[in-house]
Amino acid sequence: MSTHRRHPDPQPAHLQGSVYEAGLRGEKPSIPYSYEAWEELAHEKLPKTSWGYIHGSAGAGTTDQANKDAFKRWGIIPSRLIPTVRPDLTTAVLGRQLAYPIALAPVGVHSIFHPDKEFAVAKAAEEVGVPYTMSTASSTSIEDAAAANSNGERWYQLYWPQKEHDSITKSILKRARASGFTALVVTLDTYILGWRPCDLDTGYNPFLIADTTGVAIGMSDPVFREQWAADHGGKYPDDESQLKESAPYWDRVVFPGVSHSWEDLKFLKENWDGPIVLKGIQTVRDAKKAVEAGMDGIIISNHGGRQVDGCVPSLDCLAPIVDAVGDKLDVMYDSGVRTGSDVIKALALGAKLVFIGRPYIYGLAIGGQEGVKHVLGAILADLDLTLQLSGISSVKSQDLNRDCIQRIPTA
Ligand SMILES: Cc1cc2nc3c(=O)[nH]c(=O)nc-3n(C[C@H](O)[C@H](O)[C@H](O)COP(=O)(O)O)c2cc1C
Repeated sequence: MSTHRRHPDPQPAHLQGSVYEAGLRGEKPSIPYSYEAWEELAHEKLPKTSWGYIHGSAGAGTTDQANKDAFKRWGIIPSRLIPTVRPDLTTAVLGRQLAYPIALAPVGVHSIFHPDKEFAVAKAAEEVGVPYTMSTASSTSIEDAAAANSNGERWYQLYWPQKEHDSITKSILKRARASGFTALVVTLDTYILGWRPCDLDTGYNPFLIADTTGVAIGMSDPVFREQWAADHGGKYPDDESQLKESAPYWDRVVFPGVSHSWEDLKFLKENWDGPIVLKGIQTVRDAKKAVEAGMDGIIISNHGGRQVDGCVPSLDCLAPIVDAVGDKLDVMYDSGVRTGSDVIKALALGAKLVFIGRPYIYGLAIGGQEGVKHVLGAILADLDLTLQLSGISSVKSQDLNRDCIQRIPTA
């Protein structure tokens, strides 16, 4: 099992003490500590289009709401007189030894949230010591984001072009591997964008913008550039203004409008020599198919409610899937995670790793790299303290499991 060099704090709850000490000196934190305040501040800072893009969801937003409500239906059961010195937050996932049981979910188009874009996020992830998952829809090339992430643990998220573009997919995978991305995360729920009234109302699709906002990986890909040039009279444009043609072209490559099939996973296995994770799994049936296809992990996710409105909350899908396949591959979780106690509940239901989505992007919008670090630090401190106060001595399943939570009856 390999370990990346980084300097994570084994006891992130220290943060609390340092904030109160600073308070005694009359220093108040420059960024607040609650999710609600991050959301509000990001709303104030961002233009209407960027705010709509991150905050918005599919349809009436019922899936997004259901994701968050699902966490409220579980309560942590604290145990007493357990002299836990400090909880052990380390975990092992996909053959990697990790300092914490959280990772950054892949989120595209960082440049619409902060000018430091993926650089800020990749650096913050490395400094805090959590895996950075880079989106195919990034505003930065694979190589540049990898350089910013330096010695960090990094995974690459694929929006998967259709077969006619296999040569482009191969090129992207080769670049990601060469740039030190260890795991491949394949998103299955977004071969076309969902119906998002918040973006429709502003007529805003960041992928169609004539710059590199959501298409930097395509624009920097040699095979894509060759193909584009072949289709458009022999030369890839040096002039950025022509990106108004190549950006939508790339958009159609990565959001082809139709899904791949289970058989197609063979192609990815042949072209990626590390662990492969399927993101967007919601059913036991699909989880079993992932095992049959030889996958190394799955992420139970409904894309934060951004794709299908009226969808089942992801948290409700987690335990049955863990029971069916948890001993055969690594089951991970995202959608609706906002606090340390949300992380605990998802881990208790059997997730091995929990992805943070919107909260860190709010941090990015508020304060760039420092904002992302702040949000991650807060979630980790909350996680650490809440575990300790609940008498749970580690995030490993022998200590943190379904005995630690109970269903709260709904009125
Ligand atoms: C603004 C935004 C952009 C996203 N972009 C991607 C992406 O490029 N690839 C991907 O697999 N998921 C993407 N997601 C989904 C996240 O990876 C994750 O599933 C989701 O944020 C979890 O929901 P939550 O943020 O409400 O917790 C995006 C989510 C948001 C909010």
